[in-house]
Amino acid sequence: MNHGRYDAAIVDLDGTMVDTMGDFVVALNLMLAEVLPRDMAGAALDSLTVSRMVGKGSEHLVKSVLNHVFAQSGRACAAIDLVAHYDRAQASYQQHYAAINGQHASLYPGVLEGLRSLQSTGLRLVCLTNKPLAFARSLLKLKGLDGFFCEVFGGDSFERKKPDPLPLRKACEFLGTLPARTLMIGDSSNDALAARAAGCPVLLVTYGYNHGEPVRAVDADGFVDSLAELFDRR
Ligand SMILES: O=C(O)COP(=O)(O)O
Ligand SMILES: [Mg+2]
Repeated sequence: MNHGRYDAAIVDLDGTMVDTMGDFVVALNLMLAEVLPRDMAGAALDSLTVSRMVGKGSEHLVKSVLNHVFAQSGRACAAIDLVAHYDRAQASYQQHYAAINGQHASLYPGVLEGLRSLQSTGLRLVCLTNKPLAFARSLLKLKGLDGFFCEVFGGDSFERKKPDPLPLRKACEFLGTLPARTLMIGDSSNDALAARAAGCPVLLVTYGYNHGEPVRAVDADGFVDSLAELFDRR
């Protein structure tokens, strides 16, 4: 990677810096145990199923989960059930996630080296995630990453989330950088679509959650197996 081409980098959180799949699975299963009707007790999700649903923020995640479990149960009135359960499910999920945030999550190998190398070349760093801002801030702090970022933006920071380009445009505005000189680093088509539409170059990691699809099929400017490779690719 030629750092001279960039003035700043915008870095995604879930699936790029932190493997949060354990947190998602634990919080979602606690939510299901609390809100599902008694005749559906015991319905639980595994990480493969959840990995296909993560990436578009918590509203989308909870809706997808309810859809999935009601469809699996074979109930005829799944759509009505979804509406009836959504508000309570979302509130329960938020409460359980807040209580366990970071406990079942770990940094991917190479993240610290990668962030240090970006920082040492003078790039300013912003974290931009679809995760709710409060969860993102406490997770970054817990994992010792908060010091790398001059600002953090979450899924509730702007009117629209990635893959809409608005959050990236707002991040560039905050940084005072041109999109063409602001590198997006992410793990999914959400990040790449948002970056393309905003005019930012985009690199994707190959180990994250791309809605269960092969990440190398996504239109991006490059792929890395570890953020530590950013330094090797100067
Ligand atoms: O919480 C999500 O939906 C995904 O968050 P991300 O944007 O950090 O990948
Ligand atoms: Mg991600």
